[in-house]
Amino acid sequence: MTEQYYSLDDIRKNVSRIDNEILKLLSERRLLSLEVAKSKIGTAKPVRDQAREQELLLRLIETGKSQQLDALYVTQIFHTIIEDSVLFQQAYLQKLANPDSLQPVARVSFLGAKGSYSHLASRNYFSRKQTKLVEMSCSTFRDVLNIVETGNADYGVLPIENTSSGSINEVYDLLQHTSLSIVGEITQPIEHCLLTVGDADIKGINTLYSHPQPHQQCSEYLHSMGNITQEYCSSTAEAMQKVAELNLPNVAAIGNASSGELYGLTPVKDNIANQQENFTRFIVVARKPVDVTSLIPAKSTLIMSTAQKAGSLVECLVVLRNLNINMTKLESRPVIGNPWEEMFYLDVEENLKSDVMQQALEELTRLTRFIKVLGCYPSENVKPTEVEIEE
Ligand SMILES: C=C(O[C@@H]1C=C(C(=O)O)C=C[C@H]1O)C(=O)O
Repeated sequence: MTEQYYSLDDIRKNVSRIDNEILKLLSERRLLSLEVAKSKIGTAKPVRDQAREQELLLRLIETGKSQQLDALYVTQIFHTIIEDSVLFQQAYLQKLANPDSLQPVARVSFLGAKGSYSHLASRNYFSRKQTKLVEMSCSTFRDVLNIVETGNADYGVLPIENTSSGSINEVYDLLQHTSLSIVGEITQPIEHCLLTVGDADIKGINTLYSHPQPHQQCSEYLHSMGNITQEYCSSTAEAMQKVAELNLPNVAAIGNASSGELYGLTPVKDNIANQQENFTRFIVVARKPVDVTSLIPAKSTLIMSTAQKAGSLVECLVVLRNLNINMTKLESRPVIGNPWEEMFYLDVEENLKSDVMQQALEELTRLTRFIKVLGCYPSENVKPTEVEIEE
């Protein structure tokens, strides 16, 4: 038998042909998941079916093994595919439930210029919503809200909490007075790097440009760098822009590697956040609230102030416990102008229109001095179905 030699070009042509086939199949699978969503409307079945996912993953791991594909690889790929399928179905069902809400073109405001984390989160959030985006950069969180309130944008995207630095207080405080509703959320992985022009030597860096939030999230690494002059900027994007303009080897910015590329910056050190799993949860606000279909997991956000006597907050929390409503977040912020008064922010895993939530609101209204629903929105946090991987 003669051995067959292929040129690199030929081999690459074959790889590209296979990649195209993979894309075609992924697109076909996505369209089938729409058919699944339509059938679920008829039977009122929830979009997520973890028993089906478990069965499917186990079978694929077995099939993969017989083709020398290891279980972890197969699991990772199919977790991504299933997540997309669930979010795609959710987006479709939400569009049906809110026919007027998503226009073919949506104007979205966020903090910072191109490449800011808010910008990345906005793109991510709207990626499955079948709408064209007009992106509007703002230089403050207040502007992000104002521009939506005045009708000059349709949506605003704002960071609300981070796994390393905690709640973003400025955003919580602004929500106290806004007329807008929360209509969505998205959790964005935040991968901070130290970015410089060219391949600068880390030891020579003595000036750092950064927004205060990333600075806080990377405090341990920055401390280890020794004496560094800190220059604060209004956004990550502004920090990157400044460093690109200065074009000096002793100056660095904190930012995401792919955003850095937009400004011609190179990562000289990656993964510099205090916590390796660094995520920021963003909320999406609009002038009109949305209705969340009962086929998908919903979250509701409330703000309330309680009577200033012992046990007032506990009484409210007991209402939630008795109705078996899961609270995922409780935050308190001072009320400006009323010293020692607190405003509580609560996120609960419940649809606003459910019977238990309606009952909870009725009881909470009796127990509080002030209560307002900031919004009810689909939960887009698709936790992957875990399967036992045998070696
Ligand atoms: C597509 C479906 O909806 C969801 C997505 C799945 C998938 O992409 O394979 C599996 C189960 C559900 O969580 C389905 O129910 O079949």
